[in-house]
Amino acid sequence: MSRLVVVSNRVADPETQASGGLAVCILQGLRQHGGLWFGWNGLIVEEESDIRVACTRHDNVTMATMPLTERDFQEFYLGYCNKGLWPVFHYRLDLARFTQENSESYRAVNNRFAESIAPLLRQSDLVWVHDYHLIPLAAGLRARGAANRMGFFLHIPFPPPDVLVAMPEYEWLINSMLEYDVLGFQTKTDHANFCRFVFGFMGGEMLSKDTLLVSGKRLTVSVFPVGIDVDDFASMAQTPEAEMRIQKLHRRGEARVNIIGVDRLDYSKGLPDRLRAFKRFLELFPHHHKAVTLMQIAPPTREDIQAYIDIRHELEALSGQINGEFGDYDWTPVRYVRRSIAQETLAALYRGSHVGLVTPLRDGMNLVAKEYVAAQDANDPGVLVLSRFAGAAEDLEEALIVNPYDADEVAQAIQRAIVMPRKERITRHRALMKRIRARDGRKWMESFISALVADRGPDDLHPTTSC
Ligand SMILES: O=P(O)(O)OC[C@H]1O[C@H](O[C@H]2O[C@H](CO)[C@@H](O)[C@H](O)[C@H]2O)[C@H](O)[C@@H](O)[C@@H]1O
Ligand SMILES: O=c1ccn([C@@H]2O[C@H](COP(=O)(O)OP(=O)(O)O)[C@@H](O)[C@H]2O)c(=O)[nH]1
Repeated sequence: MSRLVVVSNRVADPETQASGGLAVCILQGLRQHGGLWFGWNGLIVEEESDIRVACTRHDNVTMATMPLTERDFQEFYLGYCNKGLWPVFHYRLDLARFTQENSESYRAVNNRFAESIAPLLRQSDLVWVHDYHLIPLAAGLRARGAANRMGFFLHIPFPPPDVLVAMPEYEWLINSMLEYDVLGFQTKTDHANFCRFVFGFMGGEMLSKDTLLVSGKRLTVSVFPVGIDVDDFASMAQTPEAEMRIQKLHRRGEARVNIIGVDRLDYSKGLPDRLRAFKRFLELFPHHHKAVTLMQIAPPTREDIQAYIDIRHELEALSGQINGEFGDYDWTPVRYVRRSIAQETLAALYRGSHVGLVTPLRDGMNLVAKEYVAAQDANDPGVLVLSRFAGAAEDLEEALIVNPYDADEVAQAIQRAIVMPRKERITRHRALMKRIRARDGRKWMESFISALVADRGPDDLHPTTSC
């Protein structure tokens, strides 16, 4: 009988709200399966000697969390992970910065995670590690004698080999990935980029569709697209409270058409490009003035990093500029909300919006795109406008797929979405619902666990409640 042990840097608080797709999708999956979730509790302490692991139980999920030190936060989380790996993996070499200190911190924090998790592991535990913060964790656990089956899922894109090799230590990093038994990617593109690297730079070969042989190791490498709990989201959008929020949104009398965007304030989400496209829409289709509003929810994230400070300033200048140029005493074209909104409210806002505008420049998956579809009224659904560079676009073909760098194309897609006949909206929505149901959160978790269990079968999993 195996227990599931999930490890990620960011964990959700099971009692409160989490923004960020990783925490949202793991929490939902772990609630179904039960298990142990190990990660950072979001707190910062002065010294390493102040770090303790704390365990709490929430029904069938045990949370084991610990703080980071101020130095870890600066050098590991902000430094190596978010000034180094994040931009490289999002194809933004221009923003990537690597230093010796950050690299040492990345190794040190991964070692500390391994040191803290190793004593909690039972022999038969399945270990599932998430995301770029913890790539070398399996190596650290193996060095401490853990022989468990271990899997790694990358929530962000995997870049093409030519981009990857611009990064110092890429060989060490990829070799660390080979310590896992299963490697999971969001899309076929990410999977292909990884395979191109191991074939071209390491002489790896595929033994079968999902079995890779490289450096004498055999591992499963496959695509596991992250999904949502569709029914859960759909019902959140239809509660009496949601209905009240929708009425409120429409009753303001400012606009008849609502466009919604929901994104962490991250340069990968393409927010300035989105506003430029909206401005272009207002220029090209002046008869929509006073009738259309873009509501952009943008909770701040990684605020100490210069690239995030810059993108915020750019976004704020643009929204001010558009409102100044086009707005009037009775109309604010851009409603910009720089705070995190609870998912129950988001569900209502999605349902009350005629267009879901999801235009990242590069995104691992983008759960917001799927949530927007799930929240719609099947008899009068809104239209999803989706960047071709979001992982979600690989599947969601019935969205209006756009190039987020092309303001004219996005502007035309907004117009098409607004005037789309109801019949076409219903056909597209029905097809999209089918797709998000076929690849939902449960399927994501079960298919990854099945690959991890390999010959043991997923039924061997049993919920656990001890740390
Ligand atoms: O933990 P933070 O630094 O606050 O950032 C939040 C999370 O952002 C990223 O989320 C990704 O995962 C989603 C679910 O698979 C996916 O849809 C999205 O495209 C990704 O950007 C990051 O990968 C997580 O580690 C962060 O926790
Ligand atoms: O104010 C907000 C903004 C976002 N989210 C949630 O955060 C997740 C964002 O995931 P996505 O995959 O779209 O992007 P990420 O932030 O992980 O890159 C989604 O589940 C949103 O519902 C939220 O709860 N409140």
